[in-house]
Amino acid sequence: MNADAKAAADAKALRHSIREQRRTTPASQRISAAERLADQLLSLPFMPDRGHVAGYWAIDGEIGLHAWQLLLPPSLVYCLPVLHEDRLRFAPWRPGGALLSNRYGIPEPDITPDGLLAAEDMALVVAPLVAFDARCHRLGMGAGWYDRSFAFRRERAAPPWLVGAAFAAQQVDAIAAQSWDVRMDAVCTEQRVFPAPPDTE
Ligand SMILES: Nc1nc2c(c(=O)[nH]1)N(C=O)[C@@H](CNc1ccc(C(=O)N[C@@H](CCC(=O)O)C(=O)O)cc1)CN2
Ligand SMILES: Nc1ncnc2c1ncn2[C@@H]1O[C@H](COP(=O)(O)OP(=O)(O)OP(=O)(O)O)[C@@H](O)[C@H]1O
Repeated sequence: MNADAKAAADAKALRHSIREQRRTTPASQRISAAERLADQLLSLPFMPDRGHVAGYWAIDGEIGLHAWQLLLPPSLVYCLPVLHEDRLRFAPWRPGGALLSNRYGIPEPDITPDGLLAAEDMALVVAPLVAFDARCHRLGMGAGWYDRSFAFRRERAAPPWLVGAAFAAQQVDAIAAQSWDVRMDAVCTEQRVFPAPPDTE
């Protein structure tokens, strides 16, 4: 097996075991973790005070963002990702707003394509992840949606600020960065914030 094939096989095995573990987190723990995560997210030094912020609709045992959404000031518009061609776009969503199920069975706002916002229009994006390391590398579900949609952040400074959200138990020692990986500016768990180290590291 060559090095790339080995890295892909390792990532697949890691995704499988962490997703399984994540799904077994008891409800009581999930509820308090989501509340503590909200406080960590609101404490970020670069938390914007106006504009659009993106979250996600938690699936597959992901840590919830509902507590954070409820605590956002009215000057921030909460958005959800919408799959559009090969990229993510975003649409404002409030509880009660119309939803449709996408190809993965994830609810997304029911909105016509011309109403969708581009990744570049977001002030801050909270990205779901399967595993992360202390240097803010992110391993996602493996379809590359966030990497493709935010590839422009490899050459350009924030905004949008990119923040991974996870249970502390999803931390691993190191994730071998792929050439296309987009590093997060921070990762927040229910326990703490991991700020990204300077670019040179
Ligand atoms: N809550 C949430 N929303 C999200 C993501 C995410 O990771 N979490 N995504 C992050 O990129 C995008 C969707 N990406 C996804 C990629 C794969 C699978 C998935 O469950 N795949 C199945 C098998 C494939 C299939 O059903 O077609 C699997 O792995 O079991 C789900 C979402 C956009 N929205
Ligand atoms: N900037 C890009 N341009 C083209 N293809 C890309 C880009 N970024 C990622 N990809 C493709 O997406 C595939 C999946 O990438 P990766 O395994 O890093 O996904 P992920 O970050 O785990 O998933 P997700 O972002 O969906 O949660 C890669 O094999 C690669 O082919």
